[in-house]
Amino acid sequence: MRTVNVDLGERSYPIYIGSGLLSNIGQYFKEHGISLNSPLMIVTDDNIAPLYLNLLEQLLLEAGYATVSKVVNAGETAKSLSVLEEVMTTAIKGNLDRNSTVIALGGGVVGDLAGFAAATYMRGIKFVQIPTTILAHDSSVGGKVAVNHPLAKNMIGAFHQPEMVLYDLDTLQTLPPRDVASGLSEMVKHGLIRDGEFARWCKEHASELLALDPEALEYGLSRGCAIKADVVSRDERENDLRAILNLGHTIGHAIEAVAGYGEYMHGEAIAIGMAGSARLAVRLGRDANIYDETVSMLQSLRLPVTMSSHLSTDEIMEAMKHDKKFREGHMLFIIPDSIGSVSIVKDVPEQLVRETIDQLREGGETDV
Ligand SMILES: NC(=O)c1ccc[n+]([C@@H]2O[C@H](COP(=O)([O-])OP(=O)(O)OC[C@H]3O[C@@H](n4cnc5c(N)ncnc54)[C@H](O)[C@@H]3O)[C@@H](O)[C@H]2O)c1
Ligand SMILES: O=C(O)C(=O)C[C@@H](O)[C@H](O)[C@H](O)COP(=O)(O)O
Ligand SMILES: [Zn+2]
Repeated sequence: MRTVNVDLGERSYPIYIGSGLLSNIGQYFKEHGISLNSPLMIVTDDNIAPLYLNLLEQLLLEAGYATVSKVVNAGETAKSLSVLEEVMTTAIKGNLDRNSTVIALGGGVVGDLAGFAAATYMRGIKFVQIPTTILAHDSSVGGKVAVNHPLAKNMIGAFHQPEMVLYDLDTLQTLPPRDVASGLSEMVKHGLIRDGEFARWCKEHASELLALDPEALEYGLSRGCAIKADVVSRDERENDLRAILNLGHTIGHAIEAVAGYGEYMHGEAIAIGMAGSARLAVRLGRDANIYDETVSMLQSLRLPVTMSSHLSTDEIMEAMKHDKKFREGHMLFIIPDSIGSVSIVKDVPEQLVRETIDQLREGGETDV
């Protein structure tokens, strides 16, 4: 078992990463002051519920906790205001009070939704993340919680840190291959922004990672969490540095929104966005090898680097204006300087962005 700490003063918390952690959940909850006297609410989705919900409810019951559960439909569409209202209804009917805790059992969708419910229920109660996807090594850390608006991703949200992250790697063994690859996109992103050696390690160990090899996963997820925890600890509310965690997201979020949430998994859209950022880097004068190496890393992890030809450049350009990094008329892009290091660049020429998006279309130009 490995522990990574997120250092945020009185809001600091540990990320426990390892095999067999769920069976000791009662002990972890008691150590972290989760009240035995107020009901807990578990939020999960209908793929995860048949696999792990009964087990979690049973373990918590044995530890003396009363729980209510809300099972939402699997997929990005659950990150909506209407589903949030349903979650709130379960909380109210379940008599959750201000000492209650919300438990997110699932991937990034459940984590963002349940976390936002915890941030807003009675103006904020505790929550615990129990990630069950590879992607959630990113989403369960750092306290960004949100639901989507049909026009833009994560538009309605808050910063609300969990009490702890309990990452039982055994749960990952049931992930479908597409979700495995999607999660590895954010893992290699952590290397691309802060640690080139780690990005290269992801490529070299792609076959073990894709095959869910426990040792490779434990190392890759711990290193990814450590990079994220370090960035978040330095800039919790994205005043500056934290924006680097958004590599590939300006284009990627716009692709997700324009495609209608669901055609692309988050990690897939971000992979296309990272290929776009690497193209932009080269067009802005960085070494041409950045694009070639980035694409080769993404492809080794079975991730897409081009988008479907039906997506319109105009609509993507419009959707990008809702990016949270767009302020006072200026768009910020996260641009690689080399593999393992990025800059936050203001005012990338719009025409360059437009041409880059055209090139990202399937059948678009292969040269940068
Ligand atoms: N808050 C953040 O910092 C942050 C960071 C990255 C991504 N995100 C968000 O996370 C979301 C994507 O997360 P995701 O990729 O985990 O998606 P997800 O939560 O939809 O999970 C992917 C799929 O895997 C299924 N699943 C989950 N765990 C499983 C398991 N153990 N076995 C079998 N099936 C399982 C789910 O039912 C779902 O169908 C996006 O909404 C994205 O915006 C947030
Ligand atoms: O934690 C962060 O900060 C990130 O940017 C991590 C991203 O991987 C994640 O997708 C996040 O939800 C994006 O946030 P947003 O502020 O761009 O909506
Ligand atoms: Zn992301």
